[in-house]
Amino acid sequence: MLKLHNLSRVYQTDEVETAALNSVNIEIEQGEFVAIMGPSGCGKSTLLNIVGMLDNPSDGQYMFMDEDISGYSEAQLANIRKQNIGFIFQNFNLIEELSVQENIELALLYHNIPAAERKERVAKVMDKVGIAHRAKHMPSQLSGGQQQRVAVARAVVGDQAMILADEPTGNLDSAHGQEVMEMLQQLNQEGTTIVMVTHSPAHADYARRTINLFDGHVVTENVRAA
Ligand SMILES: Nc1ncnc2c1ncn2[C@@H]1O[C@H](COP(=O)(O)OP(=O)(O)OP(=O)(O)O)[C@@H](O)[C@H]1O
Repeated sequence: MLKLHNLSRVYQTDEVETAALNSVNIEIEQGEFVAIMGPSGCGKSTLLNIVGMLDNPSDGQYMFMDEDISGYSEAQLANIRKQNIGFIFQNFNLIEELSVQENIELALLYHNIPAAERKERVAKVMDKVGIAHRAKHMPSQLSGGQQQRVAVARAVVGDQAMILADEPTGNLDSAHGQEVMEMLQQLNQEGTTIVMVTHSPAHADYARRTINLFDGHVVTENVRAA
C-alpha cells in the first residue's frame, strides 16, 4: 500500500530546528492494521500527517500504491488523498453547522456521485455504524461516542482503501473507546487498511503490528501472533 524510504521531517522555527522524523523506513501492506506508539513528541502525528498527504517530508521518498508521490503538487496529492484516504481524529472534527447525515455526505461531494446514490450510500453507512436514528441531529446533540461513529462513517463512505486514525479513542470513555475499536477491527476485516496512532496498549492490541517511535526514529516493531 505504501512505503516510506529514509523519510525525514524537520520543523524550522526562528531559533530551533526540530527533527520530528529522522530517516524513517516503513512499509505497510494493503489490508494491514498497524498501530503507531511512542512517547509524546516522538513524531507520531507528524508521521500520520505525511502518510495522509497533509504535510510534506523534508527529505526521503514516499511511495503510495506504487507511485512515487514525493514531488507531487498540492492538487495532485489532494486528489489521491480524497480517492483513497479517510481520517479519524481524536476530537472528531465534525462540522458543527451540518447534521450527521450532511457531515457524512460531505465526504462524497468530491467523488462526482449523483445525489440519489449519495443518499443511499450515506444511509447504508449510518446503519453500519449504528447512527441512523440520529441522522438529523447536529454534532453538539450527540455523545462523544456517537460523534466518533459519525467520523468513522465519514471516513469510509467513499470506499476509502485506507483509514488514518489519530488517537481515535483519546476523548472517549473506555466503553465507547472499545466500540470504536471494534468498528475499526470490523472495517479492517472487510479489507480496509488502518494506521492508528494510540497511547493505549490495549487498543494497540487490535492491530496486527505495532511500530514504536522514539525521537523521530522507528525503534521497534512488534507483530502480534495471529
Ligand atoms: N508545526 C510545528 N512546528 C515546530 N515543531 C513542531 C511542529 N509540529 C510538531 N513539532 C515538533 O515535532 C516533534 C514531533 O511532534 P508530533 O506532534 O509529531 O509528536 P507526537 O508523537 O504526535 O506527540 P503527542 O503524542 O504529544 O501528540 C515534537 O518535538 C514537536 O514539538
